[in-house]
Amino acid sequence: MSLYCPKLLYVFSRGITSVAKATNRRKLPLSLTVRHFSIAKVVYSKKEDKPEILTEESFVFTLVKPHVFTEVLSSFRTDKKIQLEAKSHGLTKSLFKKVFSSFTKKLARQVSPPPRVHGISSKLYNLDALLPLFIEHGCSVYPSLKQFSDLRTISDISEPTLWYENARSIKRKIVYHAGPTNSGKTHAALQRFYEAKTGVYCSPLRLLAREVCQKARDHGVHCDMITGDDRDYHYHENDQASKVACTVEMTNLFRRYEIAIIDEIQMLSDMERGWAWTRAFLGVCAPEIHVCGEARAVDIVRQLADECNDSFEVVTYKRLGKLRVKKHPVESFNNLKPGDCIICFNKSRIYSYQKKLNSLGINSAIIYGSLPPRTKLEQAKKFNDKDHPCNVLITTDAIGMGLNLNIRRIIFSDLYKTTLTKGGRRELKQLTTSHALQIAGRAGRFNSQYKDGEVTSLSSKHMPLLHKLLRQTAPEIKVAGLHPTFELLAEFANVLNTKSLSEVIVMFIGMCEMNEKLFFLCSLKECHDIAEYLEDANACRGISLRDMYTFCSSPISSGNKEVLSVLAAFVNSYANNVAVTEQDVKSLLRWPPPQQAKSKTEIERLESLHEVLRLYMWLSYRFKDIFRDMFAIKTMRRHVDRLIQNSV
Ligand SMILES: Nc1ncnc2c1ncn2[C@@H]1O[C@H](COP(=O)(O)OP(=O)(O)OP(=O)(O)O)[C@@H](O)[C@H]1O
Ligand SMILES: [Mg+2]
Repeated sequence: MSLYCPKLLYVFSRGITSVAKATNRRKLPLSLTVRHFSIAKVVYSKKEDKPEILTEESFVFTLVKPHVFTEVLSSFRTDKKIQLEAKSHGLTKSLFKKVFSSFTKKLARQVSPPPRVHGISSKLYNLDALLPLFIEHGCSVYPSLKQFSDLRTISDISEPTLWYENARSIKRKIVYHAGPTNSGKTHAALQRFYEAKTGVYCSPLRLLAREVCQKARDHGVHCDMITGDDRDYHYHENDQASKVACTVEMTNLFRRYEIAIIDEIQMLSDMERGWAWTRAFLGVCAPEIHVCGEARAVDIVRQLADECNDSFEVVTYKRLGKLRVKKHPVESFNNLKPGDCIICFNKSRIYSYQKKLNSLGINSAIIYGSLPPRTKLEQAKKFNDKDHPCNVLITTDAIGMGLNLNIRRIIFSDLYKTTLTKGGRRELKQLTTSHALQIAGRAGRFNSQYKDGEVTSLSSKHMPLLHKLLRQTAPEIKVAGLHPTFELLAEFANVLNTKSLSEVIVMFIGMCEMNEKLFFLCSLKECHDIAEYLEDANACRGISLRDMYTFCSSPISSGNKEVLSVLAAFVNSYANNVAVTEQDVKSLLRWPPPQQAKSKTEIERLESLHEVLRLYMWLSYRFKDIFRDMFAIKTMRRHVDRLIQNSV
């Protein structure tokens, strides 16, 4: 016996009782209990092994006993045709995933508990017929899908070369300096920087920007240094020098230079920061551009140069001095020697190692990412100083790019590091060959105390993997990271008719189309999470999307709730047009801090203070009227910096 009831078409949204009503039966047939009803039209057969299928209507969802809810949906999810069709309605891969998840939850609520999967082929079911319901559900969750075609046009970022008119208006020559670490690539490119009348050096690290600025000044070149939260002008802010060393994110695309250097160009494949290298490369306005980096990025950069109509040449380099991978591990701290550098990826471990070395009478310097730049410099300086008793360095990979330190031997204490996945999650991952080579390359720098370098591990258990990593060739880089420009996001928000930056970001990620042979979208997770936090805290009411975007791009970690709450207070003041003064900051931070930090927790507290003061400085360069006590805050920052230096 079969039963066909058109009224059940949307029964899933109305609940089970309506099934009974619609079938005009008070009691449902014996073999089907209420929970067996799923969505839509119901067809069932008394014979369990022979389901009757009704296909004359466009939407058919077949239920047999026990029915196949999960299986059908799983086929729906993986069906290529369905995915393509959904995409043409704006449900791109990531949106499809999100909508699918809420769609199944909604269905599951109707069929609770979820039925068991029964081995009935999903081919029996008309998946196409489920699609309209799915899309309708998608539109109810993301109403903006209704404006899909407009949004699709805006979120098409397949030709980012066209974003930079200034750069496209000139003929550019690209020189790629390709080679392993310590082969003199940056040195060679810098010679042109010193000679040229005007120039920009784009650095992967603040410390390296400072190192290059200092080197230029030592050559008698007038050079400014610009990072997100720090400026060091040769003359004055309003009278900028002809040369500038900046962090790559700060590259000025509106100024014309005779020469530009973009260092560590292979970083354009970085999940989080890659966009900054791509932007600088596509957008810098200079007829002569030198890029320095690993050989594995030559092809992608050549392709980008072709896209920009730039000429392209490669100069290859060989390592200056030897780098020996040792057979034996160090095993014990008693075997440490001057010039040793221990690599760990964990702050706590850095401190515990330092304590152990202290107890052995070994004076060590430490460097890790969240230490203030001046402290890092100070630590590097004492380690580099031949006459200073400190001759061992304990560090994270914060020293891993381009820096020149007096290291004789790199000792890996670990080969695993927490990294960001493509999905925006943090995972403990094995170092890549390229990463391990970059770090190892810090040993035996040309022109340093140790011409040849050595690499080994602390414990024997890491030796086989270390050898394997350093023997391998790092894979070719195929794609470069991109971020949408703010203008694109603003247009997108306009069509969406929303002021919520987090919503704009989610929708943009979901919809954006790009040339996937050349590009990928960098993670916008930090920006999204900060936006969501500020929106939830209701801190950003009344401020423009552009300002919101600036606040959410500030250099803080969305994981640090303490700093986030300070940012929310800052944004709130900005929204109310109330200046944030030195006094305000002092009371927020319960100033002054204790004179010396005695434990790692106390040092971390000082680091948090430093991060807030750094945030203020960063904002003061962007919203001068509200964050107006730049000089007083700079003094406070220096004070905290000194306290940290005295404590580590
Ligand atoms: N021709 C040279 N004359 C004098 N010093 C040099 C020369 N080439 C390189 N050096 C010095 O050797 C050190 C390493 O060079 P450089 O930093 O240019 O290497 P790199 O290839 O850029 O390394 P990395 O990949 O680690 O950035 C630097 O201190 C640099 O000043
Ligand atoms: Mg270099």
